[in-house]
Amino acid sequence: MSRSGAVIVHNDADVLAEAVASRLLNRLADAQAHRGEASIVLTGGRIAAKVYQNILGSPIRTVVDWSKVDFWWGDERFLPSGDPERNETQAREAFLDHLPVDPKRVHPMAASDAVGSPEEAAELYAAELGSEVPAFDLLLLGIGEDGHVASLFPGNPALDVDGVAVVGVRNSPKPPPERVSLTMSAINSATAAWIIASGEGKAEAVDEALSKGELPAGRVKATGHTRWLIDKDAASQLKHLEF
Ligand SMILES: O=C1O[C@H](COP(=O)(O)O)[C@@H](O)[C@H](O)[C@H]1O
Repeated sequence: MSRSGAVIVHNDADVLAEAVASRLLNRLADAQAHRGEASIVLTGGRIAAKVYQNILGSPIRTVVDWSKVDFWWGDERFLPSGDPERNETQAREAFLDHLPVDPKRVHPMAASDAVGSPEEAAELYAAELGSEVPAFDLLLLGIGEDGHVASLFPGNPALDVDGVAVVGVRNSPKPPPERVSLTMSAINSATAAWIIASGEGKAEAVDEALSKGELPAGRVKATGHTRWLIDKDAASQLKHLEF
């Protein structure tokens, strides 16, 4: 079996979210110790929301200087600003709005009431990232039941777009159909990528991504390390892994 990175299995979703939150805090603190600042790419989804709540509730959240963290998003649902289905809204409500972040360092993807199309939002985001995609200290990804990461879905043309950092996505099989996403090469420019998964519904995709590497999630390969942080249910179909 070939693996795209280390797999760490936690008992359940609650333990997973708490563990990811504390790893994440330490990762950002370490980056700040080296460079004075840190950057993170956020994701959306149910387990990510739990992680964000755990960050806010963590007694060690003060190890990070929140005013010196750049927050980016790996993907966004192309919906109006403030829509509860936007990944930005989820992260703001769960933790960003409650921490002393620097608003200039929070970089949401443009909403559908601000620009005319996902492609336009993608272009604007690429410009904000700059001519070279930053080597993000940490990039978080959820995984869909179909193996998608960010908004790169199996079989969708956006998955194979190269040469740009951000892509407008149409015909997403998961609503809403219009989205904006980092491309796979931009994702893989991160220093560390952590794929987080919880629940039996993700088990098949986790196994397939780790064993064949063909699904979008299996193509994630950060420059430093790629880690799978999952719970027992999500790990339940891993055939060749002993815990
Ligand atoms: O649509 C999306 O789904 C995935 C996974 O979400 P989940 O609720 O099934 O965990 C998420 O990672 C992605 O950012 C989001 O836009």
